[in-house]
Amino acid sequence: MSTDISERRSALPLRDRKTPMLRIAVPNKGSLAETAAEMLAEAGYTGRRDSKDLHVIDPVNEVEFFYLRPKDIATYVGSGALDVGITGRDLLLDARMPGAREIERLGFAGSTFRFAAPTGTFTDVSELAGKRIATSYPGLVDAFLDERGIAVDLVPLDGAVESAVRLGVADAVADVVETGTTLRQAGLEVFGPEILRSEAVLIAGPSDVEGTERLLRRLRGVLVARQYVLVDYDLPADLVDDAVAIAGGIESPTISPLRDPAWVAVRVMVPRKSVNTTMDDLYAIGARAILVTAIDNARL
Ligand SMILES: Nc1ncnc2c1ncn2[C@@H]1O[C@H](COP(=O)(O)OP(=O)(O)OP(=O)(O)O)[C@@H](O)[C@H]1O
Ligand SMILES: O=P(O)(O)OC[C@H]1O[C@H](OP(=O)(O)OP(=O)(O)O)[C@H](O)[C@@H]1O
Ligand SMILES: [Mg+2]
Repeated sequence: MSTDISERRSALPLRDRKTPMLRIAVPNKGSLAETAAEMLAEAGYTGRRDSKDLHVIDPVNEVEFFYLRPKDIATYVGSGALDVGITGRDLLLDARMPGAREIERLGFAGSTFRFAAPTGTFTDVSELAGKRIATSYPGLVDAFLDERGIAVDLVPLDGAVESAVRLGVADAVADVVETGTTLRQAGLEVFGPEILRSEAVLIAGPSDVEGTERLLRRLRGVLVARQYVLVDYDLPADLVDDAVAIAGGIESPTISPLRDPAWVAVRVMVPRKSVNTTMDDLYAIGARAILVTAIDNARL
C-alpha cells in the first residue's frame, strides 16, 4: 500500500469523504476559458484533458469542476446548484441573480461596456429613449437604463452586435469594448458614460461553502506571482531608509548583513509593471548588483 498521504486520500471512494467537494463552475469556451484554466492549473488543480469534458473531479484537491457557458455560470452559482464560479463581472450583473456575488477580481479579460452608434448620431444616453438598442447583455443594459428612466426597445442578439446598426436592426449597440477595433471597423463610436468596467471574477453563491477560502488563497497566490517579482540588491547600509522609500515591499523588505559591514543585501517584492523604474531609482541612490527573479507561486 502506498505511504503517500495524497495518494491514499485520492483513493478514498467519494461517498466516504467527510467534507463534500467544492463544486466550481468554469467557462467551457470563449474569451475567459483559456486563462481561467491556466490560472487553475497554476493554482495546482487538475483540469480537463479534453475540450469536450463537461465535468472533472480533482480528488486530491477536493474539488469538482463543471465546464459551462460563461453566460450561465451566475445562474448555477446564484441558485446554489454550484458553490463558486469564474465568470465576467458583466455576465454576473447581466444574469440578475440575487444569490450570486463577486468575491475576488481575477485580473484578466478586462473590458468596458459601452453604448456605441455611428459617429455623431448620439451624444448622451437620454437621446436613446424610444430607440432600438442591440445587445447580448439585455439584463445589464435594461438595469442601467431603467435606473435613469430611459425606455428603449432592446434587440437581444447572441454576438457580433456591432453589425446590427449597419444591417438596420438597431439604432445603437451596447457591447464589450476592449481595444475598440471591432467598433471602429463597424464605423461606430462610443458615447455616454461607461456602463461598466468588467474583468473576470470569482463568484460565490448565497451561502459560504467550506473550501472556498482555500481556493481563494490559491488563486490570490497565482495573482501575486503574476503581478510581482522579487528584487535583490546590495546597498550601503546607511541608505536603507532611502531604499525602503523607493520599494517598501508588501510588509517590509528583508535586510541581511554582508561580509563588508558597510553594506547590506536587500530582498523586496515589487510590482512587475514598475520594476524597471524601481531598478533605475535604486541604482540612482547607490544600490548595486540589482537582480530580478520571477515568483512561481505565493501565499501572502
Ligand atoms: N475582446 C474582449 N476582451 C476582453 N474581454 C472580453 C472580450 N470579449 C469578451 N470578453 C469577456 O468575455 C466574457 C464573455 O464570454 P463569452 O464566452 O460569453 O463570450 P465571448 O468571449 O465573446 O465568446 P464567443 O464570442 O466565442 O462566444 C465577458 O465577461 C466579456 O467581458
Ligand atoms: O474592442 P475589441 O478589442 O474589438 O473587442 C471587443 C469585441 O470582442 C468581443 O467580440 P468577439 O470576438 O468575442 O465576438 P462576439 O461579438 O461574437 O462575441 C466583444 O463582443 C466585442 O465585439
Ligand atoms: Mg464574443
